[in-house]
Amino acid sequence: MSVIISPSLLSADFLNLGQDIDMVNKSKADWFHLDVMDGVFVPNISYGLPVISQINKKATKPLDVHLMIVQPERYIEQFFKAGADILTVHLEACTHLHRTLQCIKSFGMKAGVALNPHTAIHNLDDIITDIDLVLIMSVNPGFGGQSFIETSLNKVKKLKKLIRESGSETLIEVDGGVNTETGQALVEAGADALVAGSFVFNSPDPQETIRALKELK
Ligand SMILES: O=C(CO)[C@@H](O)[C@H](O)COP(=O)(O)O
Ligand SMILES: [Co+2]
Repeated sequence: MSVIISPSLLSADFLNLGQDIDMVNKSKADWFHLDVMDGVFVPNISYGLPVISQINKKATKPLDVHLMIVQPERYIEQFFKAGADILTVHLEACTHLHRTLQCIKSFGMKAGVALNPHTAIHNLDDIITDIDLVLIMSVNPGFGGQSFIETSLNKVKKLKKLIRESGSETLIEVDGGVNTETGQALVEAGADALVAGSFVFNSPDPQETIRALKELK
């Protein structure tokens, strides 16, 4: 199976968001990655439910929603109604992660768990079979355009081993500092999906950049 590409609209042109959504629709990208930040879990505020509802009217591909908010269980139903297909919460933001994942799945969404760079893979040992997708953060969450943290490659390898041994079909997605070089190393380490923001939207030909990422093997 080819690598899944999920362009992050955090680096899109918000004055021309419709055009950037059309570009992703026409491109070889698989999902739309939507970063929701609350200014508490991370030191930045992005966009929220009304913007995602509007994106959902135009996007022709699944919405991969990355919640960087405290107590995300408060908003699961609202993100479902806004159009989320995959809803990812941070392990560090959840007191009752198992209950939160069951709630996400009860709405028919795929349930994702994101790990900050300092959070070890072994925290997932007892819950991996309940997770549809693990999002490895390869930068500290909060901003686009940061440099890739190299130790993330080893985390992907450890996670791949855990998934294999558990017999689950959990996908591994990696987010932060992804370009064709880091993307190549991530695919070799076992990543199934790559998020890319600034590398796509700051490039002279975003559709071509998405195509180049999609061809990584
Ligand atoms: O979740 C986040 C940032 O917290 C990301 O999804 C960024 O939007 C990725 O941006 P690049 O590192 O690819 O520029
Ligand atoms: Co993200």
